Amino acid sequence: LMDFKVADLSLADFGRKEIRLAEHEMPGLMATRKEFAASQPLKGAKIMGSLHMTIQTAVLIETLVALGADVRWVSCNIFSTQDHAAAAVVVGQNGTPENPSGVPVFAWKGETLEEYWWCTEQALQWPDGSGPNMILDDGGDATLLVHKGAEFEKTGVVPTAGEDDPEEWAIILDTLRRTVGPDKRWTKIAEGIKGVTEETTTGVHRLYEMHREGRLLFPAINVNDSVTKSKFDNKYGCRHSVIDGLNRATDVLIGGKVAVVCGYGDVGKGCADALRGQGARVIVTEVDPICALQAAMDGFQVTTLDDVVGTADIFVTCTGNYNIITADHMSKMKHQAIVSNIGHFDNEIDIAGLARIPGVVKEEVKPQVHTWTFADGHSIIVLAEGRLMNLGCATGHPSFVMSNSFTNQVIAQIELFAKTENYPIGVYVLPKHLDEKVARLHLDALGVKLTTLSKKQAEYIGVDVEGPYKPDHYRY
Ligand SMILES: NC(=O)c1ccc[n+]([C@@H]2O[C@H](COP(=O)([O-])OP(=O)(O)OC[C@H]3O[C@@H](n4cnc5c(N)ncnc54)[C@H](O)[C@@H]3O)[C@@H](O)[C@H]2O)c1
Ligand SMILES: O=C(Nc1ccc2nc(N3CCOCC3)sc2c1)c1ccc(CN2C(=O)C=NC2=O)cc1
Repeated sequence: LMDFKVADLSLADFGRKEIRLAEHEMPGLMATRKEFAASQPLKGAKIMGSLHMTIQTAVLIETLVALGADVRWVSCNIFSTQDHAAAAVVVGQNGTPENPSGVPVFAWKGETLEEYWWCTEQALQWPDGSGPNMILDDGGDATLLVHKGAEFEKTGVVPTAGEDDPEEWAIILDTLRRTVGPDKRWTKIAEGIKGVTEETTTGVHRLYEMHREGRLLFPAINVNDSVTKSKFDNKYGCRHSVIDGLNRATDVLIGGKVAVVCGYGDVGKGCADALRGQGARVIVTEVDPICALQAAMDGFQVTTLDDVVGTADIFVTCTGNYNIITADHMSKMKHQAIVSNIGHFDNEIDIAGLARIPGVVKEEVKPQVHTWTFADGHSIIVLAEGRLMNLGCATGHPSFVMSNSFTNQVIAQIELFAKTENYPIGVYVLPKHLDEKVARLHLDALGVKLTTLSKKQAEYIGVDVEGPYKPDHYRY
C-alpha cells in the first residue's frame, strides 16, 4: 500500500487531462523519455524531490520514473501545489483513486509550516526505513533538513538557525528533536545521498555557502545557472506570464497606456518586450548604466520612477531589490493605476507602508486583486498583495518554459547518479554541451532547422562541429 498525502484523489482525472496537454508542450522531457527508455539510466535511483507540485512538475516526475527512478515528492512552497496535479501523480497513469499506483506525494495547497516540514520528513524516508540516494531541490529546504539533522547527530548540539524566519526554524528544530536519535537516521540518510540538483538562485546560494564553510555533505549541480534554465525562467517565462497575470487580474487594455518597468535585467527585458507588444508606451527605470543603455538602445524611455509616478497607468517591478515602489510613490499615482511585482518575493513594493497611510482603505475586488483608496478618494489597484503576480494572479510559467528548466534537471540527475565519480563534493554547473543539448531537444517542436558547421568553418572559429559553440564566459 503506497503512502501519500494529497488534498483530494478525485481530482486525478482532471489532473491527468492537463498533464497530457502539458506533455505536448514539454518536448525536451518527452525526448529524454525516448532517448533513455532502453538504457534506464536512473534505475536504482531513489529521488526525493522538493519542487512546486504543479502540472509541469508532474511531467518531470513521470519522466524520472520512466527513466527507472523510484521517486517521492513534496512541494517547496506551502501555496504552490496544484491539487489536481498532486492527485494525478499519486494515482498514476494506470491507477484509480481507489487503487492508486503512481508516486508518493505529500503536498496540498495551503499547508501550514508544520505540515510542510512533516511532508518533507515523510518524503525523505522510504517505507523500508531507507533514505533517498538523490535529492532534486528547489530552494534548498530538503538539503537543509538532511544537513541540519546530520549535524545535530554528529555534534549532539542543537544546530544554529538555517532558516531566516525564527518561527520556521523552531518548527525545523522540533522535527529534528523528534527524529534525531541513536539510530543516526539523518547521518545514514546523508551518507546514502550521491548528490542534489538545485533549481533556483536561493537554493544555489545556500549550497555555495555550505561548501564555502566546509559543511556540504554531497556534490550538487546548480541547475539555475544553465543558460537554458535561467534565460527561459527569467526572460521568456515572464514575457509570457506578466501579460497573463495582468489580464486575469484586471482585463485592463494595455494598448495605449503608459507602463513602467522597474529593472531591465532578464525579467525586465521580457516584461518590457511583452508590454510594448501589447501597445503600451513602456518606460524603464534602472540603476545599472549598461542595462539602462540597453533599454535606450531597445527604444525605451529610461527615467526615474519619481518622474513618471503621477502619469503612468501600469507599474511592474522586476529588480530583485526591495522597496522599489514606496507608499509615497503609490499615494501620488493616478486613479486606478495598477501596481504589480514580478521580481523578488514580496518586498519590491512597500505594502506595509501603504497600509500605514492614514485613512487608506483596502478592499478585495477578487482573490489577489485589491483596491487601496486614499483619503482624497482616489484609488490604486495592487496585484497579489505585492507578491509575484504571475504566480498569485496566473499559473506561473507555461509548460514549454518549464520543459527547458526541467530537462536540465533530468540531465543533471543522470550526471550525478550515473557519473558520481566525476563529481567530488562541490557545486557544479552542467557542462555547456549539455546546456546546448537541452536547447537541441526543444528545436523540433518549434520547427527549427539548425545549420551545420563545415569542418573548416568549425576550425576557423575554433570549435568542434558538434559544439560547444561558445566559451564558458559567453553571455547570451
Ligand atoms: N516571477 C517569476 O516567475 C520570476 C522568474 C525569474 C526571476 N524572478 C525574479 O525576478 C528578479 C529579477 O530577476 P532578473 O533575472 O531580471 O535579475 P537581474 O539582476 O538580471 O535584473 C534586475 C535588474 O534590476 C536592476 N535594479 C536593481 N535595483 C534597482 C532599483 N532600485 N531601481 C531600478 N533597477 C534596479 C539591476 O540593475 C538589474 O539590472 C529576481 O528577484 C528573480 O528572482 C522572478
Ligand atoms: O511559488 C509559486 N507558486 C505560488 C502559487 C500560489 C501562491 N499563493 C500564495 N499566497 C501567498 C499568501 O496568501 C495566499 C496566496 S504564494 C504562492 C506561490 C511557484 C513558483 C515557481 C513555479 C515554477 N513552476 C513550476 O515549478 C512548474 N510550473 C511553474 O510555473 C511554480 C509556482
